[in-house]
Amino acid sequence: MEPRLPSELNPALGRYLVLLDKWNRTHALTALPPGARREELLQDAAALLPFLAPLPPGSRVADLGTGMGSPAVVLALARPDLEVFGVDASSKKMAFLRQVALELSIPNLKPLHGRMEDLPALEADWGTAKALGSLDMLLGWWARHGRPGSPFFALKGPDWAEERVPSGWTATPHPYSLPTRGQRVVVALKPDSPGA
Ligand SMILES: C[S@@+](CC[C@H](N)C(=O)[O-])C[C@H]1O[C@@H](n2cnc3c(N)ncnc32)[C@H](O)[C@@H]1O
Repeated sequence: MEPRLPSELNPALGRYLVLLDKWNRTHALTALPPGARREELLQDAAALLPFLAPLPPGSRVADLGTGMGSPAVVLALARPDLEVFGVDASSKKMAFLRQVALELSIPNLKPLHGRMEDLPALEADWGTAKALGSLDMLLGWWARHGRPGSPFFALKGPDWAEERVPSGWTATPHPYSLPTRGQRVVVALKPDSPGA
């Protein structure tokens, strides 16, 4: 199954890609060729949308190591009732993401510049990360920034199965594919005890 971006997001996502192209010429944000950006940065993020469905309005989402806002931008546009933090240590990527939130009028997208290990706890209800690190690293950061008992959703390639799942967590893989960029998986991570 390929993830599908809701069609009503197309105008905003088109403007996102134009802005990324413009910034990339002077700030070298990404080496991804322009033709691959929609699929890799935006369509891929849509694989997470079904997992956001149970979250009540007002919940706080954290995208750790968001880079240019993947997956945070798609999550914030699809669920304007949620507060979506995109966290990254790169000041130029966070400057770009602030401009995205401003120019595309996405008030619930909150770019946050800093290192995960230094920032105050976000107390988020739901977490995600793409292309950031091992499950061990991700859940280490999540112990700081997630509320006790909150789930984490890692966007990974098929080789995730070679990783060790940290004790106290159950990992459930949800495989999907992208049109040209191959097999991917959402690894849904839930703590074994709700207060963990
Ligand atoms: C490979 S990029 C992935 C970006 C985005 N998630 C994507 O898939 O396009 C990893 C990002 O994590 C950020 N990062 C790495 N370690 C970090 C840390 N300790 N705290 C905050 N950001 C970090 C980097 O600055 C970089 O933008």
